[in-house]
Amino acid sequence: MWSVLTWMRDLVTEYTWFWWSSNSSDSRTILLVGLDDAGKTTLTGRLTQNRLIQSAPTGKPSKHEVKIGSTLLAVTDIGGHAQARRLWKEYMFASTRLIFVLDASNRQRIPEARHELMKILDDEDVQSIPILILANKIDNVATACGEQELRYHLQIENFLNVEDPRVKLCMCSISRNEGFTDGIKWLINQSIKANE
Ligand SMILES: Nc1nc2c(ncn2[C@@H]2O[C@H](COP(=O)(O)OP(=O)(O)OP(=O)(O)O)[C@@H](O)[C@H]2O)c(=O)[nH]1
Ligand SMILES: [Mg+2]
Repeated sequence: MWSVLTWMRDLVTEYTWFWWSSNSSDSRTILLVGLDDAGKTTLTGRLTQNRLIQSAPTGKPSKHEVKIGSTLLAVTDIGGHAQARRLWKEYMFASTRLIFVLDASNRQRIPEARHELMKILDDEDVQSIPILILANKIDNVATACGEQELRYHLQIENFLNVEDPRVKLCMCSISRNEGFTDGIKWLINQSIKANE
């Protein structure tokens, strides 16, 4: 009985969110992607509760309503481990904006992060979606890449150095609540070619 009720509740929540995100002209549907351990759920905690949360690696994607100023956002936090990455594309279709979070202090994993980022940037199905890249954990000063170094490693100059870019890079520390606010404002203010 309990599992049936849980199933019904999940179904109603899912349907309501999907209806709301696809019908409201004011909706901004943001999907958080990036490798595991990058800081996506930490960002979700900042946006939803304005505090630092600690959580286990994300299993099931979770959706949250966030209000920034007068703008209502639907933010989806999704897992970054290899299996969960298979879901990204499916969720991208229901999103009008993306935040790609990466750990700028984990140099060994930057090629892996670049590989996933490039798959998204080169994906023809999401060509009109603005993407905010949050290079997180710059508070790990001993190992964190600087902005120029990161731009070089990610090889994203072609996306940044254009008139009216759809990609923006911000160096930040989500745990210290620094460096990402301007990027989020930029993302919210991007007009979308489709859906809006
Ligand atoms: N030093 C530092 N650590 C951070 C920062 N942001 C997040 N972390 C830590 O990084 C770890 C992973 O953060 P999560 O937010 O769970 O990472 P995630 O991207 O959601 O990971 P998955 O759910 O596995 O995909 C946690 O221990 C966080 O406290 C930051 O700005 N600086
Ligand atoms: Mg997570």
